[in-house]
Amino acid sequence: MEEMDDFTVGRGPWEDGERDEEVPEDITGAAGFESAVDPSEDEEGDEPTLRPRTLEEFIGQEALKENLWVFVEAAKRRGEPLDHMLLAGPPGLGKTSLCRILAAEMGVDISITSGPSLERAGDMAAILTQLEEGDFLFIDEIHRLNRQIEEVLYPAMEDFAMDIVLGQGPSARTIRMDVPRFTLVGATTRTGLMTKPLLDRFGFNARLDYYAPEDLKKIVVRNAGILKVRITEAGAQQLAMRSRGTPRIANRLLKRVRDYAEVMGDGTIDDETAAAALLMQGVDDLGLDRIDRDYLALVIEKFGGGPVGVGTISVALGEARDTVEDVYEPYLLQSGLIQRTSRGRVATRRAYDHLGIPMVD
Ligand SMILES: Nc1ncnc2c1ncn2[C@@H]1O[C@H](COP(=O)(O)OP(=O)(O)OP(=O)(O)O)[C@@H](O)[C@H]1O
Repeated sequence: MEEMDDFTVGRGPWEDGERDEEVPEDITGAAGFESAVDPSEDEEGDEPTLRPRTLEEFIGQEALKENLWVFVEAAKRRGEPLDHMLLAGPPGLGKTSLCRILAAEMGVDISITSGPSLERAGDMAAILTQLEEGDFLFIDEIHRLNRQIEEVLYPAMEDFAMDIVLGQGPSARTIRMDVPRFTLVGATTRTGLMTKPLLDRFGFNARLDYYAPEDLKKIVVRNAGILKVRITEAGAQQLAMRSRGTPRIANRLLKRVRDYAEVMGDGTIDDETAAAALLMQGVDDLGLDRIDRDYLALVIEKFGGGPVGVGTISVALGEARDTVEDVYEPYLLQSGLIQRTSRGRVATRRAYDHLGIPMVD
């Protein structure tokens, strides 16, 4: 048999475990919340998860959920795998959770990998050949796939086939191999960095937006129930307002505020404990943290309010440019604190007001 030099077989850079799991401490007796915490799957020890398991538990994003429900129902009725799907939006809004929910709805397994961890065509081939009919392949940060991997994906997505080059040099030849009919679920924070041929191969494009405070409040209340923390309406409202429209941040703040309430109070999260704990965490009333404020102060104080290039800002902040663009800027933009112009970033009047710096016109 000829050697498949170009191939690494095995699990290599992919994983099918849980990433970045949210782990509550104690759910015993959390009446009414048991359905959310099926401990059979992604438990760590005895600790279950805050991750929603069904579309009903997935709060907010109503229009998208409705579309997804139709999309899934139609595929189920036809007895076909789900079409390839792209989930776009800032980090922590629920892309991974949605993917898991849809895989569960379809009754299929899911393999998780990420764009930067796939280096060679063989990495992709190894993953594709291990999928079962209908399985989901979740590729996080799909905009960071290299060209070689993309080339393998095109026929796999379109024709459920893979072109394999056997041997090298003049004796090399290509054979076409079938791959199971699978569903590719791509997640990206930057659709703009994806190539058109890849984008065109997705049958369903979903955009997740920052959550409205009412939805975040529901998420906080639900998760406080799972964590068995007492929380008042006003306490939940404070957390919701300061979580930058992001459920993952809401979860993290909830846990920190819980710590504070347990140590400094009677364990109940109310308006006051939430405000005091968040202040201690450096989270202000707009949900900005220290780095957000450093960003704004930098643009205003060092660069006269801008325009200034994102590369310069990243260096000055000591943060990776990708992180600045993917994590910090989307919320600053959405909050109307900065504007993106062709010449760079500009701080708005709201940013000056927020930092209490007079704006000289
Ligand atoms: N709609 C939602 N309802 C309830 N909880 C949610 C929702 N979306 C996200 N969460 C919570 O936020 C956490 C983070 O979500 P998830 O990991 O799915 O985000 P993500 O968009 O995939 O982020 P990343 O792209 O950074 O991996 C989940 O574990 C869950 O607890």
